[in-house]
Amino acid sequence: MMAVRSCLGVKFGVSGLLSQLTSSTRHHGSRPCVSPILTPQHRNTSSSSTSSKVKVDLDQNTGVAVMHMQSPPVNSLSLDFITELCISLEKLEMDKGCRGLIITSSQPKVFSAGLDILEMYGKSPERCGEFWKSVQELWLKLYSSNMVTIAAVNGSSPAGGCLMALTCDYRIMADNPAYSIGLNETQLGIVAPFWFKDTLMNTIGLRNSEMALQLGLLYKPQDALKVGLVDQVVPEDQVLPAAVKSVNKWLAVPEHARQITKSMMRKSTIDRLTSNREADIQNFVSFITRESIQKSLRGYMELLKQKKA
Ligand SMILES: CCCCCCCCCC/C=C\CC(=O)SCCNC(=O)CCNC(=O)[C@H](O)C(C)(C)COP(=O)(O)OP(=O)(O)OC[C@H]1O[C@@H](n2cnc3c(N)ncnc32)[C@H](O)[C@@H]1OP(=O)(O)O
Repeated sequence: MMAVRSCLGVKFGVSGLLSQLTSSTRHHGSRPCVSPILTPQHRNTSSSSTSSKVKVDLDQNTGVAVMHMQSPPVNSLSLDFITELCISLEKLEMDKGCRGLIITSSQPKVFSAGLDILEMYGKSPERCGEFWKSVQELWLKLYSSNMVTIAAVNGSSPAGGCLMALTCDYRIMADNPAYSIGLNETQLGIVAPFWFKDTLMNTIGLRNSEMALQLGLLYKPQDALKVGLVDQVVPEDQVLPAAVKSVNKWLAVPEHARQITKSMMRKSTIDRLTSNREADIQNFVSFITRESIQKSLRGYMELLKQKKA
């Protein structure tokens, strides 16, 4: 409980000639490249799709989609929200005209509050299993995406929210010391599973991950930058423009080479989960339904409410 309490208070604190030559013949997997030369019929072509919790704006000229998470109040990842995110991601992945994705939040001050605690509290083992399967699915879709993925972190991003950002190729965070990011699970009395740990380690290395995970650190943007948890920190109103600039830089690299390299870098981490999915679900269910863990989660939710009062 003390740990839980402290958690709420804690605020730890290739491009060149080759790519230019290949840019007009690039393919995204089996997708044809979107020509950088604008013809009259290509100009200002964009499409927008909105489900209740996810709004996607795709600019067909650039092949870049911006996914706005809009699940009030804090984009906590419920089963419904995760399902909508997965459906949107699948559509974009299949869309030959989409090569880059920026993920951001429409909610003020929060990128995502992580997994919805209410999905883990007082639920049947079956429901917990279904929920966890959806969390795995979202991670797999994001971490193995062929698209260039940029997290435009325009607010706090604890636990599952941080994991979402970590699955992206590049993270840009708003320079606001009121915001924090990190895998703070231990502070809630829960344990980040191996694939959360692997994703973090792949980003910030073993030593930093040991400290971040055991202490359940939440980093302020400038500290997150120092440790490599985010790649860039920019003024709040520059997060989206900076993400657009970055995505274009990444998209200038020959597509096949970039995709194969990404896949090579991430394959073993992905394989580790795909070959252990069922066991991982069972581990989660038996862990989260323990009386002691339920008690910790209840205490944490109460503290979240008290913080407001
Ligand atoms: C042996 C090994 C086996 C493996 C076992 C696996 C174990 C499980 C692993 C689980 C992995 C990941 C866990 C998570 O992601 S848990 C979620 C962690 N998230 C947090 O700690 C964030 C908590 N929230 C906050 O710190 C703040 O809300 C905020 C995000 C900084 C925003 O602050 P705010 O002041 O703007 O808003 P606030 O008033 O606090 O909240 C508004 C309402 O939203 C509710 N709420 C906040 N976060 C959550 C959440 N994650 N889930 C559900 N609900 C949330 C909050 O209670 C307020 O509600 P209300 O308006 O009072 O009703």
